[in-house]
Amino acid sequence: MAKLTDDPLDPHAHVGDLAAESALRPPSLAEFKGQPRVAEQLELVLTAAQRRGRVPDHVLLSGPPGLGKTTLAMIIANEIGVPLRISSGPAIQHAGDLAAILSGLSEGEVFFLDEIHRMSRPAEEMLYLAMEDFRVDIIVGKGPGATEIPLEIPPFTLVGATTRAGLLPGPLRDRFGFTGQLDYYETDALVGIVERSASLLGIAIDRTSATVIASRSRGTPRIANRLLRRVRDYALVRRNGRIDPAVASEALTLYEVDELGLDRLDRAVLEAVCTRFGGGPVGLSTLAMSVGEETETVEEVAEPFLIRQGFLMRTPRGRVATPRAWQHLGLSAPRVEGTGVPDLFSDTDPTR
Ligand SMILES: Nc1ncnc2c1ncn2[C@@H]1O[C@H](COP(=O)(O)OP(=O)(O)OP(=O)(O)O)[C@@H](O)[C@H]1O
Repeated sequence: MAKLTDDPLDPHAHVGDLAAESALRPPSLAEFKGQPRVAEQLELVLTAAQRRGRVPDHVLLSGPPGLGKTTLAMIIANEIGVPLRISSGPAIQHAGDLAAILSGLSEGEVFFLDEIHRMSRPAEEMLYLAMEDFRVDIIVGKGPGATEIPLEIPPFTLVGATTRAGLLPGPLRDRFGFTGQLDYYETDALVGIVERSASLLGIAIDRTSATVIASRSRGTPRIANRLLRRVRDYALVRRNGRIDPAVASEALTLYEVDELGLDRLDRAVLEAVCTRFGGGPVGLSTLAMSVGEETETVEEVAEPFLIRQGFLMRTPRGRVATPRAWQHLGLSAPRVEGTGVPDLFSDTDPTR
């Protein structure tokens, strides 16, 4: 389940966004643009299962928030024409919670388990058996008199989603027949998504304005859709309702999204590394504390984008700002005496 936050630039779902999000979700693989490799692989898995008359293999979807994992789970259920049951790792703290869900599934149902890496260990062990043998062992009683009663469950397809595939234990990862790794979207694909969403929401937008929004959306459809709505609001309140590239750009500047798509958190992280820790290396927890954010938010939301854009590096000694980061912030990087090379590895944070 997507996290709810109040930050308009957070790629997690925003309070009030959920209804808008579901209206914009593409309903089929053919309409799910921007991840052609995963869409094609998934289509093969689903078609083959249908031809064999079997439930499709369990599917693991991984990638940063807002790239379409929940959407794909819904699409899988739609494509094979079965109901979808949704839950999330943090909601399943006891094996009994999972047993209750699994035993209530109907034959062939898709069970979407978001944030699967945050499930409790006993529930995880129950899931192994359920995935492999479509069976759970219910423990009745306590102590030496406790007995395990095996309970058959109908064949189902588990779709697990995680932002951190690396945190999943090997035995769990191995039980998925297919793993789809979602990656940040190219700007062209996001332009298409912005145009599609605009048309669904009845917003008139030209290609150049859609490109302004898409290129500042950090490669993330959820952010593209949200920025489109903010641009629409700005045009309505400050202009005559018409969106053009200048209006789109003014609106995004107002919402503190810069030309490269960096938002307030991204810039706060880079500024902290450069100005408070001399460019790094600085440990993740120190960095998160210095920008007043959870370690998880910095690691899962800001960092992947900053690393991908070449602003930040992860080194064994901590996070280090690249020359591009200094340049983007309009600062000059410190130089190693006599070499003219930025001193990227001075050890400023011995507490890491
Ligand atoms: N390929 C796509 N085409 C069009 N819209 C998309 C696409 N992928 C995602 N979206 C839109 O982006 C929004 C977020 O997608 P979704 O909720 O599926 O992301 P997620 O990866 O599950 O996020 P989280 O990890 O936070 O749960 C939805 O509104 C959805 O409509």
